[in-house]
Amino acid sequence: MNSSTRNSVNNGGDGGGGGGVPRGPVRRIAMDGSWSKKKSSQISLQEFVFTMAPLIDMEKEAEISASVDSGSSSSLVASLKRGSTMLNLKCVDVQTGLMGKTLIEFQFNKGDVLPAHKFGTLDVVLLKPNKADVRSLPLGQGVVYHLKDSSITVAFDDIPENGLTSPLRLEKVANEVTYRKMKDVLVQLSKGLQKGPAADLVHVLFGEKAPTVSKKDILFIPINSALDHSQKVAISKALSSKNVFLLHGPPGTGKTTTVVEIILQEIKRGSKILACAASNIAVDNIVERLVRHRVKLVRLGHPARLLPQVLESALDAKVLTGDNSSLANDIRKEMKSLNGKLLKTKDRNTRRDIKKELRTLSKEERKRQQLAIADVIKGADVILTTLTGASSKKLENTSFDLVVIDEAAQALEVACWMGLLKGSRCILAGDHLQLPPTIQSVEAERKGLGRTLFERLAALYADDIMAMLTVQYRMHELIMNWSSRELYNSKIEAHPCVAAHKLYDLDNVNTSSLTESTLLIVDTAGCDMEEKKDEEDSTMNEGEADVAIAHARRLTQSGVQPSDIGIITPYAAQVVLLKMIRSKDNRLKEIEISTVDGFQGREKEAIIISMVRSNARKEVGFLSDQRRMNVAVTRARRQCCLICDTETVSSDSFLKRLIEYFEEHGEYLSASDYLNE
Ligand SMILES: Nc1ncnc2c1ncn2[C@@H]1O[C@H](COP(=O)(O)OP(=O)(O)OP(=O)(O)O)[C@@H](O)[C@H]1O
Repeated sequence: MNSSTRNSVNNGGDGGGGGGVPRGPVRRIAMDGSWSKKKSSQISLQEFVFTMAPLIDMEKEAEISASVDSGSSSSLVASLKRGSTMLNLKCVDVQTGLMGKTLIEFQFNKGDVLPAHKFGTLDVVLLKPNKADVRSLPLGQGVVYHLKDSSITVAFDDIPENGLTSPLRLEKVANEVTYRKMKDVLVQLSKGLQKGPAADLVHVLFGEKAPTVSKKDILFIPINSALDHSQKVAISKALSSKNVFLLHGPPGTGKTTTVVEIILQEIKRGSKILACAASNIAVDNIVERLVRHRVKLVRLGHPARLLPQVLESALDAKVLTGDNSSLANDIRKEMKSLNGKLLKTKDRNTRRDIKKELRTLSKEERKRQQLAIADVIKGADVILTTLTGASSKKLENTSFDLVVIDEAAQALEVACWMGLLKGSRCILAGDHLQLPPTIQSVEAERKGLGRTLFERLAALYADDIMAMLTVQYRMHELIMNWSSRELYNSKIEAHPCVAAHKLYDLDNVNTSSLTESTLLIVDTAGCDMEEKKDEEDSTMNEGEADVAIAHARRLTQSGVQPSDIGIITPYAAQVVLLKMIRSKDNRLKEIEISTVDGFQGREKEAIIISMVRSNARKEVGFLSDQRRMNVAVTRARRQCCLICDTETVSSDSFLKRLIEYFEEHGEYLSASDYLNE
């Protein structure tokens, strides 16, 4: 967990304007005041470039020093603390899988659960002997393929030949390519963009020109017949926008459903679309939903990083079926036979002729390959890729009528520009009242690197260019109401299909006071359940962890499926502790345990939140970030159980209101009710 994401959110009152975000929406309270709302949202292009360039360097440095690349043994210790290195691993399985890659599974030598870490699927990692010098060459480099509580599986291009039998360590590699690409985008922006598809858009996004919309209302025939009123209004506004539109999607309101409909409607109008998101998963999610509509699309990205269900849409797969590709294939066959001849021939003249022909063929093969790629890109209505992928050479000469960025409130603004420079119009979808991108460098964070374009434009233009989705399809209305009141000016309503749903409505779940409760607060005050620090300085609370597992066990005893339960907590050390306690009971192994940040975008029927902080000083740390608690509570569909020391957390006024809300609308229990279970 990264303490640098400790931001405050100030929810101003709504000055009216239906369907939009609260007026004066999110203000970062910067220590030096350098990012007041006005200044940061009205930043000029030049200011933006000059501010961001050093911040990107700072962030890159922070990431490099978080990995062990810097080469000193103290950096190894620091890296362990930050969870970027995992020591004491053993190889438990080797398999060939995914397009010839070798999948190696590792487990922890010293326990059933992996130690606290910040590895995620798709991270690039180095494999080294446990005690190897920090500068030593790795046994192999791979990509994290699969993560479980008890093991991590890495995809390697080649099997490391030796050393797999001794204790091993994995190190996360800093992703320098992304930083280089972000710097390149800043250079492009700093040159001024008189030409290029985004020449006009840039002025609008930096507040130099007002955004425009089509004069006539755009009517459309929905392809998805289930769209609700707020979704239809948002789609109509998006279609009317001539340069920029913000789709504000609070939790569970069908943001991706709406994005997909916008893309389908734009295809009908003949637009060529670039659809991006910061993460591969978010991009694949859109691909999956568009494929059902037989859209002409192509997914750019390394096949090892794509979900299996979207591999058929991958550029590599599509290129293989084109005419130019089969020509390239024929050429390769011819080259192979010429190479055979070359080996057998001694005559100098013949050899010279063959080599000349091989050179010509090789040039032709490359050209055909490039043409094959260009054919696929030209023939597609929608190209989907991550923001980093949007700056790929393959798209160098392609421009788009529309650039769509999903999860835009979780992407760095600089990263968004990699996609934005390719189109004349853009639609950004997201929710700036949930967690922003994680920034490693505290200083870069403080100076505004994490301020997203979505947030900046929401402050700059507010309701003029945005629409908020207002019907949610996830939560019981009691769970939703707290978040709606605190952050969305009470504008969200629960769809009747979820408004009153209870745990006991699920198959095989008993009806009892436990499964009837929607909101529950379990108070640890006075129960001797103080927080502690682990070796890496992350906070944890053993008493709370026991209570959380005991509550989860009671739910499963009432018939709730373990896979329908999630336990989330702001602190990484608490995640490890919870997993260790859970590993003692095999029946609970399907329960998901995660940090709040890691669970953004997900949901479970029952969510248990362990807030951890319990101290005489009444310190609450980054619990006070409204966005983190907003994400935590809104992951729950039918029951949300809050475990906390009410005396400590009530010292923060926002959290005090949360506690009061749970006490007023839910069940109150003391943690002592769970002791000795
Ligand atoms: N108009 C609708 N009618 C019925 N169900 C809907 C409608 N719109 C969305 N949903 C359902 O709501 C759920 C969430 O939708 P979707 O994944 O599009 O939301 P999201 O806003 O992207 O999610 P998140 O909150 O995770 O960002 C899905 O199960 C989807 O089928």
